[in-house]
Amino acid sequence: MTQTDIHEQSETLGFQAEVKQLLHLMIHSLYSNKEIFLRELVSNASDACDKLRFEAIDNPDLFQGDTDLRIRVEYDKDARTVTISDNGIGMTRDEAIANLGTIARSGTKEFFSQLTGDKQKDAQLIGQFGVGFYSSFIVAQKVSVLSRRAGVAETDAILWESDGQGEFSISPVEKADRGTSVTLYLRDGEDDFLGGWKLREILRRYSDHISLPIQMHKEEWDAEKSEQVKKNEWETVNQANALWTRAKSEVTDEQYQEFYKHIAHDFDDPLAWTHNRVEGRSEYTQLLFIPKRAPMDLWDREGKRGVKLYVKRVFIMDDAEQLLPTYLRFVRGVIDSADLPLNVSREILQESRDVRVIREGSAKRILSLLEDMAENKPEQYTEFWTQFGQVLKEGTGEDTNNKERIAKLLRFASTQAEGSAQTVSLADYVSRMKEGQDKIYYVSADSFAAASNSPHLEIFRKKGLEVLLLSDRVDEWMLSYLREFDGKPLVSIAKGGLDLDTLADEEEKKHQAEVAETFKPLVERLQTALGEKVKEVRVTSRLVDSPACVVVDENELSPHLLRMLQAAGQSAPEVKPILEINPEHALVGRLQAAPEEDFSEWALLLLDQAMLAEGAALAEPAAFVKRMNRLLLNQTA
Ligand SMILES: Nc1ncnc2c1ncn2[C@@H]1O[C@H](COP(=O)(O)OP(=O)(O)OP(=O)(O)O)[C@@H](O)[C@H]1O
Repeated sequence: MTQTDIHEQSETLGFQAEVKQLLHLMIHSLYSNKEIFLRELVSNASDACDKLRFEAIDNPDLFQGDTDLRIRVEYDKDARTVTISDNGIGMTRDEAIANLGTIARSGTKEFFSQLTGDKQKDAQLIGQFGVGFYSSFIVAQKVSVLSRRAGVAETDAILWESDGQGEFSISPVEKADRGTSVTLYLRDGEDDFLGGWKLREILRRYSDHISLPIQMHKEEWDAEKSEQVKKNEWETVNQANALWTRAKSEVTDEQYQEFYKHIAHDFDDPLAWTHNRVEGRSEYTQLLFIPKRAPMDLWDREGKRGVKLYVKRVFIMDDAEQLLPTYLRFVRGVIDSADLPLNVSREILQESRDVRVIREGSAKRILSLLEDMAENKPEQYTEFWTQFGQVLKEGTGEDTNNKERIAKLLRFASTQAEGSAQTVSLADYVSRMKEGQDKIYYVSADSFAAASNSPHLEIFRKKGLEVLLLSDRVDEWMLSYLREFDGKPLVSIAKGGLDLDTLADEEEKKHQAEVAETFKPLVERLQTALGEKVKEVRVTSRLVDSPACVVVDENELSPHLLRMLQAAGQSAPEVKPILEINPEHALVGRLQAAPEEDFSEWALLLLDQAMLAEGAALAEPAAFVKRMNRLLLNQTA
């Protein structure tokens, strides 16, 4: 058998296991939304035309004389089919096998692991993941795709066919013109889609924003036959101009929403959007959206970014990451520049001054949108914060020019708010500061529970001072950039000597000095007993209910950050804790009274306890348990 013979054979191949699962789910979960198949297929056709237009910038021969890109939708009542065709880029055999037989997308694993079996929840998830081509099988019992890649011979076209059950066939065929035709053989009961009126209505609803003409056969009423009759003439059924080039007043909310779904491959409406034409030194249009829900790969800083770049309405590239700072990677949308060259590459983008101007301008627009939302639609802002707050925090380090604006947008959990919800802004905090308070206090820990139960909080609770409770992974990193707000330093309550002096009255100060003096001998004994294990032992006034706690010096890394560094396999400097004891606590009294032979045991127990409360893992947990049991037995004996 020669090479050509092999190539010319029809072949049957199995879908990737994930595709089978997705198809099954889609048919069952999205049935109530079945007409979206048309939006998805038109969206793919439009993308295919964009790709051709882009490739043709370098290789105009690809057009082969046919530069009028368009999408056509036809139906055939007798054959019970609906066909969506485009004269875009088309697919080779290998491309069809890869694109229509597998799912190769970031977030696939997360998607499958999150499925629950609950129809409604899964439908949401599928929508978020992207339904695409496979949605055809919601209404079709068989789908055939006839495609010829731009630039290849008529005889090198392919026919892909499947009933969506697990396999597809692919055969070599001839096709006179370039592009792709997708034909849906409708399932029984789906005859609704076999009408010009119905299809036009769906196209206008979902696909009006598509910038290419979507054409259908003209139809006229035939009184004799008493039905609509198709004419041999095409007419355009959408507005067919790029939505972002229209004036804001001419675009309805629904149109913005459908446009968003098309470019973001999202199922849900966006949370908010901003649409502007910028003129002056740089000329560009931006239409940027904030999604409702975080995509599956939000945490992948290298993952896809959502902004599409156009130059004078010609599609240039997806995920143009230079157009937005990384901390705004959740934003989706379109930027259309009037200044960049059509043959712009990713490398050029990196150095272009125009791109820098666009990036700065876009970041400012998004921040304004968020500021407006925070001020006027607090509930919507909470929704935003829950999904994307952690990413926005990265901006404090990444975008120094806008650091203050970002700081105002931050929200935290706090001792003065309910539960773990992050609702308190730094401005709220400052407005509630006590007289004489000149710092913003926070505690950071591995989890909200650890932060809110930190022994360091005791004196703050007693004095009614608010403390922000930080437990997101990004917080420590953020804090290394965000050192103050509104002229007030952000101070960890677990670091350094507690300087609540400005808030203590004379009486309290005097009392503290006396206590320190009284406990000096005990402190010295403890220091000797603990030796190298601690940097220092001292008496504190920060504790109310706990006998002891550990702190680190002002300029040292916090224990929480150290643990994160160690977990990430990074070398971290050794930081010895400072043990602080609560002179008022009964256990400290017990310590003082302990027989000499037990003293160092008590001292170690106190230190280990304080480490545990702080969230640390003990170096010798078994020794701790043994020690505690022995002392407990001594007490009860
Ligand atoms: N009309 C078409 N012309 C050329 N290629 C197409 C066409 N339709 C689909 N494809 C190819 O098949 C791929 C898969 O399409 P599919 O709709 O499943 O996913 P998608 O468009 O990439 O993303 P989503 O699922 O979010 O819509 C596309 O990325 C594209 O490469």
